[in-house]
Amino acid sequence: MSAITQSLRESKTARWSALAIVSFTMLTGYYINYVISPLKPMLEQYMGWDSGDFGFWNSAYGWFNVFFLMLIFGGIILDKIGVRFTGLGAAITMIIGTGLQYIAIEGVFPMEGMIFGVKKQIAIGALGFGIFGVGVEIAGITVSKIIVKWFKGKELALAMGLEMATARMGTALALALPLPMAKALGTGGIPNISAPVMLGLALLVAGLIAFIWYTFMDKKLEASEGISDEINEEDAFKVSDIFVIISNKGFWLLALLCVLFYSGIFPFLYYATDLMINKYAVGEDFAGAIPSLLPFGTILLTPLFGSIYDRKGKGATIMLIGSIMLLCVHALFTIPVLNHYIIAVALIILLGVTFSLVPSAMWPSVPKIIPEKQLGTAYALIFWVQNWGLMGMPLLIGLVLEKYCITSQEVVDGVSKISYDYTLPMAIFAATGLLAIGIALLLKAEDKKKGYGLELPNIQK
Ligand SMILES: NCCCC[C@H](N)C(=O)NCC(=O)O
Repeated sequence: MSAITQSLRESKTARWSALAIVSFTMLTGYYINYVISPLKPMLEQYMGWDSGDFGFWNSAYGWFNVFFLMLIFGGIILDKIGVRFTGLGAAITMIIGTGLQYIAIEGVFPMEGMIFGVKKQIAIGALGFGIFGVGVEIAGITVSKIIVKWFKGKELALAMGLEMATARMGTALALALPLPMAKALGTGGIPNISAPVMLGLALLVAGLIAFIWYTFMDKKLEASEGISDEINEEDAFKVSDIFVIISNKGFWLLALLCVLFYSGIFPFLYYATDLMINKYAVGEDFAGAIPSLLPFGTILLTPLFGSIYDRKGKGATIMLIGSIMLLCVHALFTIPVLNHYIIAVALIILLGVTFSLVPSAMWPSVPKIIPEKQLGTAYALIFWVQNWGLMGMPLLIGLVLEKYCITSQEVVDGVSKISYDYTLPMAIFAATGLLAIGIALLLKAEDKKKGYGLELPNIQK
């Protein structure tokens, strides 16, 4: 009898399989997120881009999330309709957005001319990246909610850490692969810049198929818990819940820490390959491999720190240590004389540790502050705040590079080569670390005052 009433969550095989499937969908999204980053020098040389164009394209990631509140609508839909519908919608949105990016980079239509004062290719591609940004962010909150659904009271932080680790394999692949791939598939010395994007499109379709598979598991889970529809009336999310969430100080401290911390990492990754070439004189072919060490480091460490949080607690302290390390690493990247590539490798590895510490504690801490029925919206609101940084920072760095950091510009055989001094951009990234420390300290104090339990283990004995 008990076997019939037991939730599918209790089956280790079922819950870890569910995790593996949705994590793969996230991997495919994280690949597309960074696919053009290592291509920056090529886009400048062969497509006439400048750093402003590159910054504009990357900042488009947050346009619709931030200004049209797409993420917040996504969170409400998630809490009202459920993970299956929202996840499928998100996966399809990623494919549509990436299709547009491919059209822009491949030049499927003539790309000469301007749209609203922006080069046509940049405008179309940025529109695509903006649509993709809606999809991948909503996929992110959906997957977070799915993990809470399966792992609450169990290995929650470990599961979230493993999901992020898997997703970051996509980031690592995106940093390491596109440049050599574009070169290898090029003809007559001209690289095939759109090929890595095409690979991403294929991966996204595989990610959609994986999510369709997950929806069947989700139905089985609910059937095992006696839930016939995804959301029951009693637990249904109400729009007024948004006010409950935003009047919670702990929520705001987590959201601010999130935007500051992630503004120092994700936008940095867009420029990291270029930094390696310009500051550390690393050859183009090898330059993407160094930043790709960062996500690789997190693949082991995020689950490890997550598991420590599950068993021993200390979530607020872990976030504080990560913020301090963010400041130290970016400050060392800023110092001009520290320009040997070994230093760059060491700093990227340290940044990988930082990038494991904060996320491993941040995301499993949200359910300690916000009840489960409001979780989709709470994650969405945090991601919304974060998206201001993910949108603003690449734009700011691109403009700063363009305006203040060009050290030389030459045209050889019709191919233009621009060199940059990265001191000022790296100082800006360091500032995010400094501000993050302040917020992490406030969060620790608030946790003590309100007793959220951020310093307590997640596993309930
Ligand atoms: N490069 C993907 C950006 C996804 C951002 C997302 N809002 C997020 O923060 N996810 C958690 C993480 O640590 O990746």
